[in-house]
Amino acid sequence: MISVTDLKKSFERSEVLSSVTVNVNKGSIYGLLGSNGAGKTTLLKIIAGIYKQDSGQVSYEKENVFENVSLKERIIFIPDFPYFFPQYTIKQMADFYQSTYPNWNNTRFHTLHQLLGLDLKKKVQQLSKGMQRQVAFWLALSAMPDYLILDEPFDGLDAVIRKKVKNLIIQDVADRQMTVIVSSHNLREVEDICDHVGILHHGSFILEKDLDDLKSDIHKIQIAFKDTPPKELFKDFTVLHKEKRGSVFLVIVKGDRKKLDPLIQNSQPVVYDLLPLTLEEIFVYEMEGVGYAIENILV
Ligand SMILES: Nc1ncnc2c1ncn2[C@@H]1O[C@H](COP(=O)(O)OP(=O)(O)OP(=O)(O)O)[C@@H](O)[C@H]1O
Repeated sequence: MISVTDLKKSFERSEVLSSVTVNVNKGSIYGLLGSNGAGKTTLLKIIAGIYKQDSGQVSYEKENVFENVSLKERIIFIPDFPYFFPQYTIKQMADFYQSTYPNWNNTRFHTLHQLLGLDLKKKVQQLSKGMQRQVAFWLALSAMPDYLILDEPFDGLDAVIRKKVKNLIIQDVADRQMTVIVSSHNLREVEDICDHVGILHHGSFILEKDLDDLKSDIHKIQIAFKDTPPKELFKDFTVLHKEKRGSVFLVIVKGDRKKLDPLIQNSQPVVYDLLPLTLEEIFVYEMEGVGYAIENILV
């Protein structure tokens, strides 16, 4: 487990992270969401042991990460702009990774070579942005890390490669309990692979939940009545959003579906639909519910 406790970080006296606490379970894929400038990259760099926090703790199974070389051999961080040594070919970069990461797996490296089809003799910095990102994943996944930390990882990858990379990550999580933290502005991407999500805003979490819990706890209802709608039908539920479209009401409520269904049936609606919500909708309504202007938070 990666445990972050009461983490604080300021740059030039401006506080970027204020009391961040979060746990990421072993073998889990955690989606870190948030506004521009919320502090996601800073948090990821502290978790990866690149920046040092001003106060608070980051521990991997109770080991501190900062300046911990043996632990860092099991962690790979892919930044939003992956870095490669100038003039190095893919092969030279691979040799460097092999000498740095003791779990390096040559068979995996060659299998991924077949899959991606990039020329080992090419200088990495002369490749396109998307190809450089492919190389970053190729090297990272061949290093067989126990912890993979990704900052906006899928930007610039085409749909086919993106799917391949996601499958490889999911496979490593399933096969050898790799732990992944991924920051992204793309909720659909996060919804595909993450089992837990958190939204960071102005340096602290405003929401942190298991994705399944989040989905089973929130309902989108379309409902219409022959006569006047019953008063206070949803009084035992948290109503996050309510609007009227002609004679049909659209209501987003939080609460237990088993209690919700009979309640609505008893009110004898002429129209009643319970619709699934996407992660994007859930966040929009959750944020609306706590008074945040979601359009400014999720980009
Ligand atoms: N090295 C640094 N020196 C000074 N300020 C910094 C540094 N790194 C980040 N910041 C500031 O910290 C704040 C958070 O930046 P950070 O990159 O962590 O946000 P982010 O959530 O990743 O944003 P985005 O979604 O735009 O990438 C910003 O105000 C940024 O200007």
